[in-house]
Amino acid sequence: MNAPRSQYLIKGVSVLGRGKTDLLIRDGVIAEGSAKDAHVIDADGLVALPGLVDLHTHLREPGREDAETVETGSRAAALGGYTAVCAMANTSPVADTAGVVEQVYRLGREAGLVDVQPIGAVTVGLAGERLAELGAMATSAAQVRVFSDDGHCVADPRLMRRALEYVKAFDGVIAQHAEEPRLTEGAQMHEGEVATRLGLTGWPAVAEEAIIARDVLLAEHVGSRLHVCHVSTAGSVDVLRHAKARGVKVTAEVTPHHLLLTDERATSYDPVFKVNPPLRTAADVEALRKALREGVIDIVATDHAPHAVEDKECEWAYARPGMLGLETALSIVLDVLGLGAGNVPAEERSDEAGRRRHPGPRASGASASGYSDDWDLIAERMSRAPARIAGLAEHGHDPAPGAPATLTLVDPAARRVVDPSDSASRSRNTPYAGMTLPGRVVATFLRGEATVLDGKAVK
Ligand SMILES: NC(=O)N[C@@H](CC(=O)O)C(=O)O
Ligand SMILES: [Zn+2]
Ligand SMILES: [Zn+2]
Repeated sequence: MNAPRSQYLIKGVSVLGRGKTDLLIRDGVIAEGSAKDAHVIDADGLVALPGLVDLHTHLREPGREDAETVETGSRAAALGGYTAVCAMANTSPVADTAGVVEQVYRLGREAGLVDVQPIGAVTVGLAGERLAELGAMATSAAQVRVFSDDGHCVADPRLMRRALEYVKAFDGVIAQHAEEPRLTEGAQMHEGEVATRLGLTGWPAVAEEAIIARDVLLAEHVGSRLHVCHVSTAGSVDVLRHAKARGVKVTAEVTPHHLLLTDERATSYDPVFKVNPPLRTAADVEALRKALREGVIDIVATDHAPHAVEDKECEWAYARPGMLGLETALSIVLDVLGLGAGNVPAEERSDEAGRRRHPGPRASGASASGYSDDWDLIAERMSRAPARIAGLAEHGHDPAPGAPATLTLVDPAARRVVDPSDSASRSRNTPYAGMTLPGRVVATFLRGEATVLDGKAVK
């Protein structure tokens, strides 16, 4: 016999920002009515969203458990409102066999805070030379559907074509880290005015755009699904818009940091702002925001990239690229979609005084995206669409009677100052330290079990 599961009555919650309702959580699903012995959660002022799904997370286990583990990363995810994360394959050993993906999958189940869906490597050891055992990973207990050499680009066009063809058999998708390596040798930051001023080697936008252009043509040629990781330039958006208009099966993600920060941050020489692809220009940020609204970019993915202190608190040139994202993603997206954000560059509002009054996302009115309001847009870009791309059938369902009780409750009126030492991650490399961000995750539920209550992880 299973132990009786907890029941929760979420009172007066606004589902996707619409109206007020009570949600009863019982037996892992959302039910109607009420129950006498349920834990009551006063959700006045809170918004319910489907549990967030991150298609791009680095959990660092196995190999760099000093930077993050499946458990600590899962906790950071739950605190950020996530109920599922896809764990990138650039671990040590690389997740290029059924054995490693099953290990990560099992560690995720043991932690029990979010569903950890392993991503398999495309090539053996991420070396870009021969295909990994994609079929064995797909049929393993982890049932891998997303494959990526993230951290590295699958630069060889013939290998990329083979990989795209191979995963068609099980409706898999290749998630590409689009970076032409010959164009980014020694690169330290975005190639542009700021890099010239600082005397740092540039990472040109075309190194990303050229690979995306090639890959959408390959995907079209073989009729396969392509996903583009961390899109960072206006030119990439143009290529994607064109490809989608042609009917190419391509999806794309943008990170919270590429929606908010620019290459000006590098003038601090603080390696916390070093990331791949690099922070770009204000014009790129604008194009990415527009593309996210319009659906040319399908999802927000964190690219949560924890790094140990010794890999970040050093000279810029020696620091590893990457930044934390799980615990701040929703706040950044709220900030970016917030009213007024279009007038005042969000990154200039880095303190309470400079920050304009924040009314939160629009609750009604037409928008360029075709979604009825901004909460619906957030649900689509941060939960439903990533769940569809990753094939996570239990995720991405709007909170309503009959749906799985896999959801998150957000207080959009809350403000918080980001303190890196507060993070549940093992690492501290958040680029938002000291910034005041809107929104706070109050509770997260995974199949009816609370993983976060009162803003604190339950285990
Ligand atoms: N984004 C990064 O700058 N770093 C990622 C790798 C990657 O996403 O390319 C990492 O694994 O640290
Ligand atoms: Zn990458
Ligand atoms: Zn990554």
